[in-house]
Amino acid sequence: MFIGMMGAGKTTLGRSYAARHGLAFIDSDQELEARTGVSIPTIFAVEGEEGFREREARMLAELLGREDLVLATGGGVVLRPENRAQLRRRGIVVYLHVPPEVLWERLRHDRHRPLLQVPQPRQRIFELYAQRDPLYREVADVVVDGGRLKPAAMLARVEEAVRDYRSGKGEGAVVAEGERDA
Ligand SMILES: Nc1ncnc2c1ncn2[C@@H]1O[C@H](COP(=O)(O)OP(=O)(O)O)[C@@H](O)[C@H]1O
Ligand SMILES: O=C(O)C1=C[C@@H](OP(=O)(O)O)[C@@H](O)[C@H](O)C1
Ligand SMILES: [Mg+2]
Repeated sequence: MFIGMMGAGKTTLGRSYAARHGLAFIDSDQELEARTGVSIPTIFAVEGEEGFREREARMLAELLGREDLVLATGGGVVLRPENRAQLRRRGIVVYLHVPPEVLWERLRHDRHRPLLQVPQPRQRIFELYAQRDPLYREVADVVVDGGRLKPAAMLARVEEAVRDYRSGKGEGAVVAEGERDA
């Protein structure tokens, strides 16, 4: 599964990776919106971030039990220790690492991410990155640096990491959930 900051490309690349490898794809946020019938911003507004995190954690536990699945997590999934423990136990975790400046370029016009609807969203991205980068790295089996790579190039870099990981080369790679034992 894919972890990383908002804007790193987890949803975009996760969907492409699953399609290219004939695997099921689930985006954590989209799944939560489908199950609740409301948007992520509405969950934040009604239940607060705590309520959202509770729902996110419960659903993660269920989704991680599924095989042959590529899961795009939400950017804050690593905040809860129990989520980190689950991620470490299940499947191969790829951290899509993108510098905060690049994240800002991608998200500057975003209105769907509640945590960025603040007076200083650029500063918020830098703060969240500083807080979370160590947590992503603690959980990840593979770190893929995206820089300003376009999606296709970043996907190629992820797939190369998968090949290296499966052949035991390199410092790590990503393997989609179901491919882990391939
Ligand atoms: N490699 C990339 N280069 C440029 N824009 C990207 C790239 N990957 C994703 N994006 C764009 O950045 C935004 C966030 O992508 P998304 O896949 O939703 O990230 P995440 O799920 O990690 O928050 C979207 O507008 C998407 O089109
Ligand atoms: O970073 C975060 O705390 C969040 C990231 C979002 O998902 P994306 O990473 O797909 O934007 C979504 O889960 C929610 O807005 C909270
Ligand atoms: Mg996403």
